[in-house]
Amino acid sequence: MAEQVQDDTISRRRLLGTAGAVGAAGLVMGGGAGAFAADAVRDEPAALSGVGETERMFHGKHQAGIADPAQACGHLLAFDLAPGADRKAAAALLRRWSATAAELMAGEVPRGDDTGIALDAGPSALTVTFGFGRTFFDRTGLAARRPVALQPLPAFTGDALDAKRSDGDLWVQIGADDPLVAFHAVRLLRKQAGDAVRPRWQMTGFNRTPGATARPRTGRNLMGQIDGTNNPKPSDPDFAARVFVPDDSGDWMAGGSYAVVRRIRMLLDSWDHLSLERQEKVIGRRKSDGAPLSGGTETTPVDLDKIREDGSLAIAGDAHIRVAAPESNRGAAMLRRAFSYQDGVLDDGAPDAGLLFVAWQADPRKGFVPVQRKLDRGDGLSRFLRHESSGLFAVPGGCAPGEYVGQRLLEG
Ligand SMILES: C=CC1=C(C)c2cc3[nH]c(cc4nc(cc5[nH]c(cc1n2)c(C)c5CCC(=O)O)C(CCC(=O)O)=C4C)c(C)c3C=C
Ligand SMILES: [Fe+2]
Repeated sequence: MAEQVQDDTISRRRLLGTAGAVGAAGLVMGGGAGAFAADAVRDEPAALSGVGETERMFHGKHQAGIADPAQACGHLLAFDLAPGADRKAAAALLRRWSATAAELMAGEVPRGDDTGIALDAGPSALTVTFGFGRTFFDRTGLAARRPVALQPLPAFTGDALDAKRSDGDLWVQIGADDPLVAFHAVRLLRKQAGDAVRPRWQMTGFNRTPGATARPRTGRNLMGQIDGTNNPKPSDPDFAARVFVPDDSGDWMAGGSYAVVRRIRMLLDSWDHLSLERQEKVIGRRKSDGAPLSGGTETTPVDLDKIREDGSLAIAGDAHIRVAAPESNRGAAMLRRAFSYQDGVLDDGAPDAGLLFVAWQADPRKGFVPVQRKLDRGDGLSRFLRHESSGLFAVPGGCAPGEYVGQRLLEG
């Protein structure tokens, strides 16, 4: 029985595994959740897939939810500190949130949680990632420790930003391969926030479910394109330098990263009117398999200099992959880890759908900003996009057991 109880928490999967668990579950969880457990314990059929089993580590050098694959469900939440909530209140909140995130990511039921929302699911690759917006530093008296890289993003000509759905003092990214596991994390973190913060905005997105394709492959966005092919890979020698703040930076952001968040609506009706050939020209890759128009397969390096027999560039001058490529931006690069979204239809009947674009980099002034400047001027895809909200967040490094995310800033 003792193995069911760990630090006042219960593994959801172990709870299901043996009838003997019921007693312990009832003891620790109290009446409501105990009843759930009793109902749930029965002969366990063979699992249909291993999706629920995947566990991401909360503790470590970097926060989870950056270098690991984007999950099937994502929630992006921003909060503002409540009037009167100071640095001490923020530290207490980050401590509570970190402890709960660690338990949830391990597939455990935090003490006192009788919601039952994710009771019979495994960790399902849940990640919870915390970040600080510019305004956090003013509200907590920490303006002197605000990183220079956190300066406001410049305005771009294609922006149509909604201030109410942009920025925020605190940002939380939650991802999981199961929607109930993801919602459970949203629910508990919101409850634990108490009156220390006020919700500012929340966006919900999705990606393809793991196992939906016959073999693992790069996902597609709502324009139907294979998206993510030329992302930096954790195995690349320069991956860490591009994505994470270096250890020798010596400040509280060492091991951290900067997240640029853009809600980008796709003008899908206009896009769908383009012929397949035009759509492929706009991106520079084939729609069916993501192969570059310079030849080869999805993973063949792009040849931006390739000239076709008729003398034209194989990858057009305004093709998205040419304009966005590091070669066109003095090496500027970022890790794109996005979720698609769809929120019904707008007043004019157009789909309110697109990409919750999240770009990770060691310094946004050497990643998102120069690339978006270039795209803003000369990208064939931008005619079909509207950037509707924006945020830039300093995402600290990970923490060790017993510590909390942001401790080096809040107690340093
Ligand atoms: C500022 C950066 C970028 C924004 C904003 C952006 C929006 C955006 N992109 C797609 C679709 C695709 N993008 C692809 C590649 C690609 N995109 C960026 C940057 C931004 N995209 C980069 C750096 C790259 C890689 C370029 C390269 O080095 O080859 C692709 C091709 C496949 C891939 O490599 O991922 C697609 C498709 C959409 C739909 C979109 C906004 C909604
Ligand atoms: Fe792109």
